[in-house]
Amino acid sequence: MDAIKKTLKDSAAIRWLVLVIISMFMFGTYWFQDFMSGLKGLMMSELGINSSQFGLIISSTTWANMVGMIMVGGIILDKWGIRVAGVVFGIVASLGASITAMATYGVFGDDPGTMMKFMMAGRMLFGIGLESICVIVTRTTVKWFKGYELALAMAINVAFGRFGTAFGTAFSVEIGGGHVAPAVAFAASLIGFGFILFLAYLIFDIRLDKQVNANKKEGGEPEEDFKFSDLVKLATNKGFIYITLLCVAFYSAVFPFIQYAPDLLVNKFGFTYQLPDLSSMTLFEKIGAIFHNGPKVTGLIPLGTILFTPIFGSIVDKKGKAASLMILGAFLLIFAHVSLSLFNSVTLGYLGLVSLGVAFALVPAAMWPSVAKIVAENRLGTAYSSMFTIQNWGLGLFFWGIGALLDFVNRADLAAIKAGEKMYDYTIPILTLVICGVISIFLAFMLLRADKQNKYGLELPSGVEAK
Ligand SMILES: C[C@H](NC(=O)[C@@H](N)CCCCN)C(=O)O
Repeated sequence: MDAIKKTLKDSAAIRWLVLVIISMFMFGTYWFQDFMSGLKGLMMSELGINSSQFGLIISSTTWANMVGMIMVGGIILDKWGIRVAGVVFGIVASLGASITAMATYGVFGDDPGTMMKFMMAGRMLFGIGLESICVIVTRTTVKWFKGYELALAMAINVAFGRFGTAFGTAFSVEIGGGHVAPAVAFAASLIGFGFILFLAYLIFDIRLDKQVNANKKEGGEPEEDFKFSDLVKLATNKGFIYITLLCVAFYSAVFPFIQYAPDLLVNKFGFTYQLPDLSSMTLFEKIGAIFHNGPKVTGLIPLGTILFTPIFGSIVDKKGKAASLMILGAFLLIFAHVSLSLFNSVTLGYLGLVSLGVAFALVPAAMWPSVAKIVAENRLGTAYSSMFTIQNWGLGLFFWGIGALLDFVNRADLAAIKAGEKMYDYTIPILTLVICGVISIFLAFMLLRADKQNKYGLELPSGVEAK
């Protein structure tokens, strides 16, 4: 048998260059998914929408995914590979983002109803692209890093997405110059930029495939593909069911919260949407103004996870305890939402946000590698696609539900709120998220029990098999 020749992925420099190129796609798509949170106040005053309609706009990214578009993405990825799937979903995401941007400029009509309809249609299309791109980029990361620094590469890949969320949330008001449409157009152009970089990546992908195929002919290991029919096996796997439900409960209390957090901070704690003029302020005053700005403070949550997710990831790798850490993350989530809803202390509010940030780093760091211990490798693609699909059911409900509940519980004061005479009371909508935290703890304990029964090895370090 001939010796296996070195391929492009055996070069660390090329591997990491590829990671940066494909992660820019995550940066752009996460930005577009989350940037509207910093614009809620502006969207309400400029587009004349209420909280429930804002909720519908942000929730629309999940609608097509709720009925299985991520699974379709998974099938296309399996059947036609990274290149075809990446191009198809890159076009879908770019088209969706462009329609949303055009709608905000009034291209399809400038009455609020028409704008909203086209914004939702655009975001629905974008949402199909977003989730499938997340699966495609993750799969591409596995292709290049399997056998190398896979966990670190995955953490860095998600970190690019979190940067997108953080910067999009924190700076969209300034980027738009105090208007919605330019901020949406900028966010849409980031997706186009990420897509162009992904097209450039395809040169590396084609070369790697040629080299791998040549090695296969010379006796290298054949790759195992996962099949859609394996879905039935997943549906009967107790551990997979618990971790999927935990994923829905946990993320429903985090991603939707982040979309409303700037508005919560403005309405509950008197934070600002727009930074005052900082030029004549002392350094302390500047810091004070930034820490009193809703979008900037919210942006710190995903920013903090960029540092902490890889740290927690390496703790999980070295010490294990993934299920226990998910339980801890769920407790922190409850603390966060209780302190942000029931109390009126700004200090406790900051503590709540820090606690949420730690949970947001801890649970994903423990959850995503755990899936790989529960599910066989050739079913991982199907597993992640199914988890994202079910996750979207929860996200769709809560993205919209928080806004709708906000309007409902404040229904007597809506006119005064619109006139700027009163503020929204966020107590009940945020308390609802505590229920997600309680369900998360229950599911994390069930997962721990299933781990003991089925010996998945969730509490063991990476690479150690349960006996
Ligand atoms: C890795 C994980 N990704 C998801 O949950 C995806 N469904 C993408 C969601 C994008 C939301 N901004 C994560 O981001 O933790």
